[in-house]
Amino acid sequence: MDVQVKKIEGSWDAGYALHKHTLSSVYLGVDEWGHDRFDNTRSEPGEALYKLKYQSDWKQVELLAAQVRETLLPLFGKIGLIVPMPASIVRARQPVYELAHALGRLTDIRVFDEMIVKAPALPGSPALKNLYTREQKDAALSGRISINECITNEGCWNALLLDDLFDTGATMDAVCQALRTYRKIKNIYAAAITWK
Ligand SMILES: O=P(O)(O)OC[C@H]1O[C@H](OP(=O)(O)OP(=O)(O)O)[C@H](O)[C@@H]1O
Repeated sequence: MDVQVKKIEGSWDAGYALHKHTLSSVYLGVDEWGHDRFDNTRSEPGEALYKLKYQSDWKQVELLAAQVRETLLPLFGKIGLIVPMPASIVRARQPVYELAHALGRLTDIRVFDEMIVKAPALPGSPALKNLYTREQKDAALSGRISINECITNEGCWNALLLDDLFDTGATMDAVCQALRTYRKIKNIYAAAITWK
């Protein structure tokens, strides 16, 4: 898979994404249902993620997890546990959780998919996907992320936060800041498949 790694900025100790999601987007006009149409050219990780997230192509999970292991993991210190970012949209299978578990299997690192608790948005408030600025997203996430202190053995570990698409960084930053309060977490690293 062709990758073009970029550092992602935030309150973590180190963070990287594999590639830009969409390389070009040409407006084609309005279709017969009144929807805007675009001709999008995606990077290879972007296309794989698109197929996974919007076409339920679950074969992409293993490919993307293997790429994260090969390309991004060597950029971090030793990882003790993997923490997938919570989704906003309810789905029977969550792509980011599946990616985290595939990466966990490849690396023999434990995945904690119940460590981050994201409280539902207040009724009537806009969905995160309909917000665009960092300020709007920070406000929408404020007070909603909490930590389920579910590590049962003693010790202190480096955590890898894993997300699919990195946009403003609000989601991973809110999670990172909440995780900093957990005494069993040492360094925090951030990995995303693509950046917007
Ligand atoms: O960097 P940010 O600006 O925080 O945006 C990135 C987040 O937005 C998307 O999730 P979203 O909450 O929209 O829902 P989904 O994962 O269920 O699609 C995406 O999957 C990331 O988690």
